[in-house]
Amino acid sequence: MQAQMKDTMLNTCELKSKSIDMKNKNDIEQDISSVQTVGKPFSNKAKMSMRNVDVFYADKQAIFDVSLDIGKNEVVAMIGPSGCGKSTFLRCLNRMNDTIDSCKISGDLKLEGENIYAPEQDVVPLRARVGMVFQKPNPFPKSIYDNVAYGPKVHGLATSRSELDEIVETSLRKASLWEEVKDRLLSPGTGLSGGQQQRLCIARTIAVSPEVILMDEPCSALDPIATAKIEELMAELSENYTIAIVTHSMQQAARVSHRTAYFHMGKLIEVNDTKRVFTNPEHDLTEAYITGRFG
Ligand SMILES: Nc1ncnc2c1ncn2[C@@H]1O[C@H](COP(=O)(O)OP(=O)(O)OP(=O)(O)O)[C@@H](O)[C@H]1O
Repeated sequence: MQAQMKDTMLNTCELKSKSIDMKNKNDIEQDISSVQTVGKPFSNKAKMSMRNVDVFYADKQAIFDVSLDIGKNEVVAMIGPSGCGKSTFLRCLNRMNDTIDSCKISGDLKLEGENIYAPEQDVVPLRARVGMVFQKPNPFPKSIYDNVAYGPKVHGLATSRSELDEIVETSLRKASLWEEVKDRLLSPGTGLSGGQQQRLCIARTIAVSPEVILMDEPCSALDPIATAKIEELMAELSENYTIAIVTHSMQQAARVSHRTAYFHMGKLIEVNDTKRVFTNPEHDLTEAYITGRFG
C-alpha cells in the first residue's frame, strides 16, 4: 500500500514537471560550482554527523564540502547520476576508502560524537559498528553457519558454542533467512540463491551488533522478488539500526527511506523528507534528475 502510494508520488511528480519551464541540461550543470545544499541535511538525533567533507582521488576531487547527518533509526537514501560520488561518500562512513591509496578525505566525520578519523581510531571495531552490505552478495567460501559466526568469533562476542549458536540463529532470523536455511547450516553459503546470499551477508553484518548499516546498491544484482524481500527487511531493520543506502532506483529510495539525499557531480544538492523529494523537490537539479532529464 505504502509502495503504491510512493509509486503514485513519482508519477505525480513526472506529470508536474512537464508543465515547468526548466533550464536546459548545460545551463543546469554550469551552475554547479555555486550550488549550496538545500533542505534538511541535519538531524536533531544524529547517529552519524558529517561536516564539510571533501574527498580526492589523487588530484581529482570527487566530493565537495558535503555536510549531512544520519539520524538514529533513520533510513537515508543517497541518489544521483552515475559518478556523482554516492558510493565514495558512503564508503567514507566506515573508512572503506582507506583501502584506496590515492584517496584523501578531509572534514569532520563522527559516530555518536566520536571522530571516526581520529589517529587512535581502530578501523576493525569501527567497521563492526558501521557495517556494510555491498552491491554483489559476497559470502565467504564457508558454510552458512560459519559466514555468520565468523565476525562474532573475531570480535570475541561469544564465550561458548551455545552463545555462538544463538547469535547465528538470531542474526539469520533478523535477516529473514532462518526458516530457509535452518536445516542446512553446514552447507556452503555460496550455494544459496543470489537473494538468499544477500540476506546471508546482511545476517553476517548484523551478527557483530552494528549500530549503522551501510548498503551500496544492495539489490542491483537481485530479481524483483528478492529485491522486495530485502526492502521489507530494511523496514524491519530500521527499528533497531540506522541505515544509509545508495540506490539507483528512485522507486526503491521512495519505498524504503525516510530522507533522501540527492548528489550531483560530487555535491550534495538537496536533502529532504523522501516524500518531499519525490513530490515537490526544492532544487531544480533534483527535479531534473527525478523526472529523468539526466541520470
Ligand atoms: N578508486 C577510484 N580511483 C579513482 N577515482 C575513483 C575511484 N572510485 C571512484 N572514482 C571517481 O570518483 C567519482 C565518484 O565515483 P563514485 O563511484 O563514488 O560515484 P557513484 O555516484 O557511486 O557512481 P555509480 O552510481 O556509477 O556507482 C567518479 O568520477 C569516479 O570515477
